[in-house]
Amino acid sequence: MTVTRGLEGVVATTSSISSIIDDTLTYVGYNIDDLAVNASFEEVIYLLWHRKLPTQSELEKLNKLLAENAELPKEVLDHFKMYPIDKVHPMGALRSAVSLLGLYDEDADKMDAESNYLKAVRLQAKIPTIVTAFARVRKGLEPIAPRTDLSFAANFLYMLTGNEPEAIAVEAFNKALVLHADHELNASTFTARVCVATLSDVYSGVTAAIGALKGPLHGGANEAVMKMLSEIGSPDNVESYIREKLNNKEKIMGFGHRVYRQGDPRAKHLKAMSEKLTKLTGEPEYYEMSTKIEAIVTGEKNLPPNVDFYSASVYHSLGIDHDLFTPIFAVSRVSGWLAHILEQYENNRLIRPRADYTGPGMQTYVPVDQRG
Ligand SMILES: CC(=O)SCCNC(=O)CCNC(=O)[C@H](O)C(C)(C)COP(=O)(O)OP(=O)(O)OC[C@H]1O[C@@H](n2cnc3c(N)ncnc32)[C@H](O)[C@@H]1OP(=O)(O)O
Ligand SMILES: O=C([O-])CC(=O)C(=O)O
Repeated sequence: MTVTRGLEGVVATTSSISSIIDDTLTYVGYNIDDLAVNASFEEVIYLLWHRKLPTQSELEKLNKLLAENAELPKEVLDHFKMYPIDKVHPMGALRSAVSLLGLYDEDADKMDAESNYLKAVRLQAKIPTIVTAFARVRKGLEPIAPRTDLSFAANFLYMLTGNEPEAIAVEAFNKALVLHADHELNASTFTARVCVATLSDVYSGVTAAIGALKGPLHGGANEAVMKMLSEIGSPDNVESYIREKLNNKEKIMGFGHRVYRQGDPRAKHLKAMSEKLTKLTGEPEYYEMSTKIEAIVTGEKNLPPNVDFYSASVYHSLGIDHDLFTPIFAVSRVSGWLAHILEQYENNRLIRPRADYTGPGMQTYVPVDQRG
């Protein structure tokens, strides 16, 4: 057996949702650079789920469905008050809440295409409400009900703070959502597909995917980048901090990628936003630290920043709690997970690779009282 560690380079499925070819990322054939500048996140959701951009009326219909489905069952909100809320990571809370949500959806185990589409709408609509409600409840604040007259990006920021966000914050947040929406067969999307390929339900697939996104080698890296920036504290400390980490063969969070070789095309958009927002908030040092880190890591290791690197200082500038960065990734990426889950159901086959066994040879069972 030939083992491909980490399945590097293994092509495990066909997909018509997104592609990474020669370091260019497209959603259904649209270059991410084009979408980042021009598209609303709602249009991207439609694009990923329908493989075409919506007409005005199709978009309005989706917006209405999302708005109508954004409220949470009372049981899910009450649940937040039941666990040790100050000790729980919001990704753990999100994972549990999504699983719980499935218990209150009568269609959870229906497998026809229409029921699965409607479950996708419900999850896409409710996940921002879960993340923002949890963020407030843990501070002793009341959750804020979603509004039907705001865009997806604006509504998220509104539910988080209770204030209507400024246009620049909405623009930045929308762009971040667009940039994070899908990414071919990344670890969390693969997890979702493996899960539903057993013909398990949509809630199980998304719960599994949240678990995979949480890790610092994947979505959890954005929070880890912020932790690093906070530890460094000032541009003057970057050089010694990063060189020490590299000398100790530690990884620098937010750098490297399994697929991209020349660089992650999403990073430049986040970098530009980081520069603009950190200036506006009067904390340009976060951008300065970031660019200094980039210069050293790129120079020493030839590793360019990935999507998680500059998103950290962007979210920080938007005033978002650092441990909400990865849940925000999920708010966007759930659109891609759902597109892949629906695609998997359309042409399903169980995903079941092999392992090259490296344990002991054949052994004979010895009863417990005779074992030395
Ligand atoms: C949305 C996302 O998921 S984007 C990725 C987010 N994750 C991170 O930013 C975490 C930091 N980066 C990493 O850990 C890796 O680059 C990954 C997980 C993204 C990709 O991993 P892989 O393709 O498996 O590469 P692997 O971890 O084997 O690294 C290959 C070599 O580059 C080095 N390397 C890779 N990333 C980094 C890094 N961030 N800092 C320092 N060295 C690194 C490794 O130490 C290894 O060196 P070696 O061959 O001398 O042992
Ligand atoms: O594709 C990957 O391996 C990780 C990534 O960048 C993403 O999920 O956005």
